[in-house]
Amino acid sequence: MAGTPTQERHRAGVVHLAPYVREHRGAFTVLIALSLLASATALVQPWAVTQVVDTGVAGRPVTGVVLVLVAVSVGDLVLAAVQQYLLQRTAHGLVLGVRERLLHKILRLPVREYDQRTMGDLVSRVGADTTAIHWAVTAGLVEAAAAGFMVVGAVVLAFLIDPLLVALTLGLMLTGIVGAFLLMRTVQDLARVEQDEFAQLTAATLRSLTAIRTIRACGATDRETDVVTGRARMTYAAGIHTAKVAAASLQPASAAFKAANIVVLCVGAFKVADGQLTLGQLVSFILYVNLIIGPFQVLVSSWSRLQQGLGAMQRIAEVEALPTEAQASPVVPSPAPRAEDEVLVALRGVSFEYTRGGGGLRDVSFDVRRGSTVALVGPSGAGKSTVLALIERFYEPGVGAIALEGTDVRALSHDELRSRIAYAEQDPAVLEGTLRSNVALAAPDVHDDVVREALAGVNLSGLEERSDDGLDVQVGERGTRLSGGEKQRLTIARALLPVRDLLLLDEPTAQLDPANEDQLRDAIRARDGRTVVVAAHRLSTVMDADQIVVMQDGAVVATGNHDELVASCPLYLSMAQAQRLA
Ligand SMILES: Nc1ncnc2c1ncn2[C@@H]1O[C@H](COP(=O)(O)OP(=O)(O)OP(=O)(O)O)[C@@H](O)[C@H]1O
Repeated sequence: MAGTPTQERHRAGVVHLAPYVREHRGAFTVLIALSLLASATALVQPWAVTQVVDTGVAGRPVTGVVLVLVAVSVGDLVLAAVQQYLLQRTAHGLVLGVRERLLHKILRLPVREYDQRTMGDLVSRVGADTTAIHWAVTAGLVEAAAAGFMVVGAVVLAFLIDPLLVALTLGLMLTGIVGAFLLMRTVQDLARVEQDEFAQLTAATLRSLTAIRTIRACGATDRETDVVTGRARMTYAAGIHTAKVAAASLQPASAAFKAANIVVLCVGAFKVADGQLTLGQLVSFILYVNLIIGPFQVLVSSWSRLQQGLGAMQRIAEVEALPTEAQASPVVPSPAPRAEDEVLVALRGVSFEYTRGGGGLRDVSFDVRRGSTVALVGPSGAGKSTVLALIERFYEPGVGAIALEGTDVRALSHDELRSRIAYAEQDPAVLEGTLRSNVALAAPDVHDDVVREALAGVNLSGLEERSDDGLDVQVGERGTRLSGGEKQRLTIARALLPVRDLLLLDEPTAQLDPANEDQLRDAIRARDGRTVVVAAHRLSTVMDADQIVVMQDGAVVATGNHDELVASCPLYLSMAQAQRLA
């Protein structure tokens, strides 16, 4: 039978959490056993107190019983410490498993998926949601089990002392418990809203921080602060709302427990006066009632922790359920490659749409001959970067095909394809870390001399010499310690370092000064068997390319060399004239 959306979500959460719990079933079994033992030692204590009181009242020596009581209490403390450590270790281990799987997936999603999500949303799943799972496992599962044992044990032992008094107490408590659980359902829904608000707050903070200089320069700091603090206030409001309902939901149980305590005291006192109970029995009965109340409060908060954890697990499971890039676009069998050896890359009738009715490509066809330099030119938004993205298989064409050496690229795995291509994207991507790790990203084991050679090739040797750290110099988050042109040259050095058949360069010289542009023109030309496809606005960079593909609105409008295009393609001629090259 289908439940409410919340029930469905929690059921999904249980289904996804179960395998992780099973992975640690040994530790959980030990923890449950320790909980049983801890409950037993706690439950023995009221019994021992009865003995002390009744023996003392009767005027007999109490030393033996007191010693037992002390031993049991010390054992209880040691057990609690061992249990806490094991519990935390197991919970951290379980969360590590969840994080590893999640991160493995998050870094392997199809590129399209990142276009549709905010980074903050993904980050909050790794951070806040996995933390909620930690709480669900510690407070929600194990502490709840321990509390459950304690409640059951205390009820049974109190029953042995006075069944009627227990029935009375439990009757009162159950009324409060039912009330509390009914209100807790609302708390669960509100907790999910709170988690979503928190994710939005993370996303808003990341959004502002990643563009902090622009925000300052635009005088938008106050407005951005308002947006982010607005999100913080919404998270606060959601938290307060949850807190109100949660606080109210605990009160029926609390009132019922207080009433139960008073009833036990009054009725118990009468029974002692009447001789139906000894004073020791009344004392231990009261202790048992408190061993029901304390753990029961733990059970109520465990329940809400568990629900929050299940909600978080479900958010994590949503990402885990997404296919990886390899699953979303698997390798498909392809006929034997054509024997056109001289063509390295061939695009045949390629059409592609980012989103329905959005930008993309329309029926694009051209060949890239082995060892040649092919330039993609055209106005902004013409589709140049999209062509490179499709060759890299960041996206799949809707219609048509792209072939590498006559083999449809879909017949190669992403790894296989990319191991043959070097790619420098349009926005120079510099990763936080050292100069060496950035340049050698595609070939981490190369000798430092190779890294130095690559840096020299793009006129960046100065960076290494600038500090005592040499190649270990830190470049800052997203390369903030480098200039725009340095970042760009660094990404070119990274693309030139590994030996690859095909080099894809997106606007490689957009941020370079003329001297550097001149120097790099030679470095990024096809040579030594390397083939280059380069997207560029600046025609000076690509004028001497073997073939120039002119694009507009996602389609190829002309192909040829510079002189042919100046003579035959009005769009190219106007671009060349605008740049004083014709
Ligand atoms: N990730 C994306 N999601 C949706 N639309 C996109 C995406 N990337 C690009 N587009 C759209 O696709 C079209 C082609 O973009 P592309 O980046 O290929 O152009 P370009 O020729 O490289 O432009 P530029 O010279 O400005 O870099 C544009 O209309 C752009 O708005």
